Amino acid sequence: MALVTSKEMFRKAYEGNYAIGAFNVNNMEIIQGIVSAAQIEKAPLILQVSAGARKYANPIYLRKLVEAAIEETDLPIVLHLDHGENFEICKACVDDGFTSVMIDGSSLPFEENIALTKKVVDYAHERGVVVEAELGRLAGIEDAVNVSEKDATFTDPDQAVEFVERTGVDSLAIAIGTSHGAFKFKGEPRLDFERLEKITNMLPNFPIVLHGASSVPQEFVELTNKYGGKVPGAQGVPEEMLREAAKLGVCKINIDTDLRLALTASIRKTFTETPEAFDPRKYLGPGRQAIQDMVQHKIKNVLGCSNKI
Ligand SMILES: O=C(CO)COP(=O)(O)O
Ligand SMILES: O=C[C@H](O)COP(=O)(O)O
Ligand SMILES: [Zn+2]
Ligand SMILES: [Zn+2]
Repeated sequence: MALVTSKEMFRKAYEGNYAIGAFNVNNMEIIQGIVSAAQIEKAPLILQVSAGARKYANPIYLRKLVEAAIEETDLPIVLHLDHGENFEICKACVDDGFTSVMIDGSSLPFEENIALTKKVVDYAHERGVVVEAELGRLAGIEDAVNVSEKDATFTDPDQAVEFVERTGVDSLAIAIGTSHGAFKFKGEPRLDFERLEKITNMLPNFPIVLHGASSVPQEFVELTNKYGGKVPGAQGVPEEMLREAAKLGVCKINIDTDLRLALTASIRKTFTETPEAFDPRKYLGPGRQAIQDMVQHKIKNVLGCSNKI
C-alpha cells in the first residue's frame, strides 16, 4: 500500500475510541520489528523520524527502509517528522515525500508558535501533507524553563482552541503530565485527565496527540539492570492511563523509549549469556524480535488498533 496521511486514520480512531501508535525509527531492525507487529495485527501505523534520526541514519536510508515496508505490507503507513524545530526541516520533509510533519514551536511565546505553525501549515497543506503542532511543554528532554511551575507548562484549554482556529493545524500535541524518556514520575504516576477532557470537549472531533507516552515495561528495566545496565527507578505511563487517554480524543500515542528499552534489554541479555557471539545478527535478531513482541502487545492490548486497516 502507499504512504497515507493520518486524516482518515485519526477520523476512524476518534470515532472508535482507540489510538494509533506513532513509533520512532532509527534503523532497519527497529523498522522491521514495528512493521512486522503491525502486519500481524493488521494495524494502521505511524513511523516517525526525529531530526536526530535523520542525522544518524541519513534521511535517504530511512525513507528507503520505509518504502520497503510499504512495498512489503498491505498496511496504511504514515511517514511523519517528529519534533520539527523550524520551518526548514518541515519543508525538507514535505519535499522529501513525508505525509505528515510536526512543527514543535512549544518553546516559543504563543503568538510566535502560532505564526511558525501557520507558515508550516500553509506550505504543507498546499502539497497534501498534514501538520501536528504542540502547545504546552513536556518535561524530559525539553525541560528547560519553569520546571518548578508545573502547571505553567500544561496546555491551556482556551489557548488550545484559539491555536487550532488560527493555525488550521490538523492535530495538536498537548501537555498533561507525560514527559520524554524513561523517568517520567518520581512518585505515583498522575496525568491531568480533567484538562484533557476539557480540551476535548472544547475541540470536538479534533485529534489530540500524546507525547512521552512510553509505559516503560518493568520487565525491560529489570532485564537491563540485571545484565549490567543502569536504569534504576525508570517509570512510565501506566497502560491503563493510555487506554483512558484513547477514549478522550487522543488519536496518536508516541512511543520511542519502550523501543529503546526492548532492544537494549535484549542485546544486553544476549551479550551476557553468549559472550562468544560477535555476529551482529545474533544480537540484533533477538532485539528485533523483542521490539516486535512489545509493539504487538501495545497495539493489541493498549492502543486498541488491531484489525483497523
Ligand atoms: O514523545 C515521544 C516522541 O516524540 C516519545 O516519548 P517516550 O520517550 O515516552 O517514548
Ligand atoms: O521525543 C523525542 C524522541 O524520543 C526522539 O528522540 P531523539 O531526538 O533522541 O531521536
Ligand atoms: Zn515539544
Ligand atoms: Zn515527543
